[in-house]
Amino acid sequence: MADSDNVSGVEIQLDQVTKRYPGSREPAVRDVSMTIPAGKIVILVGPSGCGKTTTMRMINRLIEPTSGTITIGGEDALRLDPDTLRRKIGYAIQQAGLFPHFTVAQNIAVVPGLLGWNRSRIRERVDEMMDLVGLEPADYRDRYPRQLSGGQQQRVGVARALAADPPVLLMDEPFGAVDPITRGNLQDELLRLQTELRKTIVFVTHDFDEAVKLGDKIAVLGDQSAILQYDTPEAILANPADDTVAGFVGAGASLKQLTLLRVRDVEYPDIALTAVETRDSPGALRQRMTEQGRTYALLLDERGRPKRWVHVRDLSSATSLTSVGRPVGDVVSTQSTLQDALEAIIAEGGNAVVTGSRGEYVGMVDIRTVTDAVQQLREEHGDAPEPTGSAAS
Ligand SMILES: Nc1ncnc2c1ncn2[C@@H]1O[C@H](COP(=O)(O)OP(=O)(O)OP(=O)(O)O)[C@@H](O)[C@H]1O
Repeated sequence: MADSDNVSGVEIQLDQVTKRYPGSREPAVRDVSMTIPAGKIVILVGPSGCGKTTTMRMINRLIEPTSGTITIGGEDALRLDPDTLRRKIGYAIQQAGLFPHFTVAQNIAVVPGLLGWNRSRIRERVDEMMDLVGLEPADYRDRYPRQLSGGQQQRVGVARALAADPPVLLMDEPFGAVDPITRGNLQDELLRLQTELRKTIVFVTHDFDEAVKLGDKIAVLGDQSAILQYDTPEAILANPADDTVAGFVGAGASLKQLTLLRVRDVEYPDIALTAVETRDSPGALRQRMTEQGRTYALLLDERGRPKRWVHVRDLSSATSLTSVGRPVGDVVSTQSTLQDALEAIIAEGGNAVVTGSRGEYVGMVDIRTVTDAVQQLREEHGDAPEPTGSAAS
């Protein structure tokens, strides 16, 4: 792949991995095999108690597998000294798991310290990590965890996990304990970080929406970590492998799909009849509209940005295009998700204006655009559940 050069993560392979806890009749994890590609975010998602945490902790050997093999970057993890292994794998958990009697800087410095880095290198790295996760070093370096908000503690947890620049990051419900808005922000930041860092990230959650937002791939797990489906979010949403996965995906799968597609991915035809409000005359526009059988025209400013919709009947008495019509409401850009587009389409009563990078009019989307895109995704990802009214072939 052309961009594989920037990947700092390594591939992880689980091969027939089983964990049986002492005293338990049934294994907590049974015979799991999966490949986690280098530089990708893989989400383990599934109901409480299905074995997500056990599966993940076997990768850094906080839990020793009963049988099976795990290779990390081609190395047999079970043959490495566990401490050496864990220093190569960042680990972030719910409620950050910070040492309460260590300052923020000391918490972030733990693994670099164990690796024997010198003081100035550690100090530099701590500041760099704090910048990376959006905490001003001068303000937060010497604080204790209790002097931070939940979201800030989580950021420190992520900074600590990344401090020694490990190729692999394990994250166990790292954003589970914060409010939904902070959680959304932390998710956005993780995605931003990942575009730079390209680590291999294994992320446990029981929130399917979080999985869809963050995952390059999602493993939907059932009892004993049985892999019910392992695929891209798009493919799982479009075509859940069975009823259990479908139940887990939950209602509104089509709506969730809309967050995965952007306006630039679909057709947005340039179908509006347009006029420049300061250049064209009401009479000439009215004539064009009549000739083309149009009821509405879109008025643009001199830089091509959409301003107002005008009805043909408003033009007979108008002296200038600058004073007629109703303002264009919600517009969407080519970067907007189809979910945003759908909201705009509904708010605008049928279709929405699409603008380009400079805010200029480039086309229109309507409800048909949205349904076609969802339909196409379903077709790309195998047998679609047959929608009412469309013929199966
Ligand atoms: N130390 C242990 N000793 C015995 N059984 C355990 C131990 N740790 C976990 N288990 C059991 O193993 C199973 C899997 O637990 P695990 O924590 O991996 O699930 P999980 O999917 O991460 O759950 P949750 O979403 O609730 O955190 C559960 O039935 C649990 O009770």
